[in-house]
Amino acid sequence: MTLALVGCQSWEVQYIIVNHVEPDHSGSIKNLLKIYPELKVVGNAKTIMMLRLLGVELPDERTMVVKEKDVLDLGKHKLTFYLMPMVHWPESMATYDITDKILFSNDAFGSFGALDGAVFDDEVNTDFFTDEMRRYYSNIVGKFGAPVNAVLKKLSSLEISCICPSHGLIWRKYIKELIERYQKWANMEPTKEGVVIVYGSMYGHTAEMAEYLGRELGNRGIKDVIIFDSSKTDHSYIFSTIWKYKGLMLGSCAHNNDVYPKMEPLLHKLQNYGLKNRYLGIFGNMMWSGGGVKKIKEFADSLPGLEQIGEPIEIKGHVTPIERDRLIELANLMADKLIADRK
Ligand SMILES: Cc1cc2nc3c(=O)[nH]c(=O)nc-3n(C[C@H](O)[C@H](O)[C@H](O)COP(=O)(O)O)c2cc1C
Repeated sequence: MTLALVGCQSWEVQYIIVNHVEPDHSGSIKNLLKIYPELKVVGNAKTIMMLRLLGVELPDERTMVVKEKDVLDLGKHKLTFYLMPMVHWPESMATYDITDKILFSNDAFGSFGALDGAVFDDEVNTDFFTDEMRRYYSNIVGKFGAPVNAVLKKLSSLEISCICPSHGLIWRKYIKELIERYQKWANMEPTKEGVVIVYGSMYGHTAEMAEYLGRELGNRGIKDVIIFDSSKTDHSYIFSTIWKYKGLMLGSCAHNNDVYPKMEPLLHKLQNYGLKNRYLGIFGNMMWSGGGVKKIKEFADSLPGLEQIGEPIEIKGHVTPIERDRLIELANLMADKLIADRK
């Protein structure tokens, strides 16, 4: 629609390249096809099929189906295409401008977060966008590490002057760092020493346990300790923070022989994404038969890429001095592991 607003004449718009059909990328195509009668939709076979599933009326004569490395010669600019299945839909692809060496990377390297006037990475403090890119990656693309690795390998031989993702900043200065970071995320490797503690608590006893763990980690010199109440923080932020750090401690009170309801979707998502390369400590609280710690332990046992630290600690009610010492011991085991990794 922007094209029409800036006064592009109908004959001036001949192609729209659809790297991805998700409605936030393709929602205007129906209208653009009406406004620009010469317009052809460029995409791979799956793109065209999926656009039709989304209700776009697309006769064959208004499509141009491309395959991997086909070249669309526009005169000065020559564009080529790289398929990137499951990053993060089956039809996803990237477009590369051979002339100016610009990679239109689609959702890869995309981030959440409003630009607030920013356009290029060298014009802003990129910390916010790095965090938002990790939140985007971990929550949306994170399950598909193997396809991301395949795409990174495929694109590694390209000379790239600029990466233009579909969401977020345009990257032209920190391209190397960006690709290195993505590589780590794709392998589910943490990027920083630290421990994320997430708990679910009704009366505050499990929360109290989390505080003891956090305090002792701090005593041992672990500078990044982030404690989340699973009822209070949007899970996308918890997920993204787990992606960043090597240490994870999960705690829950017992709730009807099960884990606390707000912890359950988080465990389910971590399991579905196959979390790995993390140290994991488990703790929780109960009053009679338990259930929360048991469920977290089952979750942990289902993920071979998690290294469980010590034995799960499940206590009844408030933290006595003896229980406090057990928590301190668990925190120390976690700190020992992290400190040993510094070498
Ligand atoms: C709705 C509800 C269900 C509960 N279910 C169990 C249970 O199945 N097994 C158990 O041992 N305790 C159960 N409890 C007790 C709590 O798990 C126990 O009081 C625990 O200390 C709460 O920890 P918190 O202070 O972190 O919330 C339940 C409590 C509530 C309110």
